[in-house]
Amino acid sequence: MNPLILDAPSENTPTPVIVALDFANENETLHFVRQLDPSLCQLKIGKELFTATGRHLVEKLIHQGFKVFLDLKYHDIPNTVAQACKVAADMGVWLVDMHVSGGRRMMEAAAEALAQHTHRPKLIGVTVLTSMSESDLAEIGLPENPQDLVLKWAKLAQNSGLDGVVCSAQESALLRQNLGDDFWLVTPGIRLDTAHNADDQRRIMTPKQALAAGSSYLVMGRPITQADNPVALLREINQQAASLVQAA
Ligand SMILES: O=C(O)c1cc(=O)[nH]c(=O)n1[C@@H]1O[C@H](COP(=O)(O)O)[C@@H](O)[C@H]1O
Repeated sequence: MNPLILDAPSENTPTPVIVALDFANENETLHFVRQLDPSLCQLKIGKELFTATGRHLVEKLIHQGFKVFLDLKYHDIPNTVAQACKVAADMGVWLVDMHVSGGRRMMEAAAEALAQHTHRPKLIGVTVLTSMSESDLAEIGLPENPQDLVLKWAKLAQNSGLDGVVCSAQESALLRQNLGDDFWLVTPGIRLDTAHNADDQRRIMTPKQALAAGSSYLVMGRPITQADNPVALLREINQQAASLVQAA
């Protein structure tokens, strides 16, 4: 069964897409979001938009009924990350992320801080950024194949109490096999045509390939925000996801 269904019991219309709202200000964001509704996708607020607008816009979009992934990729000492996660939980976000390379004690502190929280967001660990290739890893002193490192870090994240990881869809099948059906695999680096327009991404896959490989959610920014018809594209991907679930 597609893990998306297991992961999303409260969604009437399962949709695997998390749209990355990589915009510079609130007006531009709201202009784009006006055409969407929560049955089509989830939303992600990352560093650019959060730096511009702060918690105000996060709360506004949650109030509109959207599930919001607060993507600030925390990476700090355990106490600092745990306290930041609590503030994020108070805002009502659905997903929060942190770098696995912050280590076991950091992830455990975050999981522990939220254990009793009335609104506990899912906690996910960022493994190897989808913009990084094997040579990028070697340059920062990690001479490993991305797949091996992602698997090692994903196991560490699972053992440290996190609910899932951010990885490339190229690693989804391997992680699904090793970490089970309940572990969330949130995969950016999605491109409609993997032969062109990778932009700054390096480990990429199409939506259909990613879903077939076992991704729980697809994080998509530019391919959706710069599409001629974002809503039609979201409907098409949701349809592909539904067909895969039916076929399973
Ligand atoms: O945590 C993330 O969301 C993330 C992790 C990662 O490894 N790669 C990655 O691209 N992202 C985010 O996913 C989005 C991808 O955007 P596009 O490349 O425009 O689809 C951006 O908002 C990135 O910040």
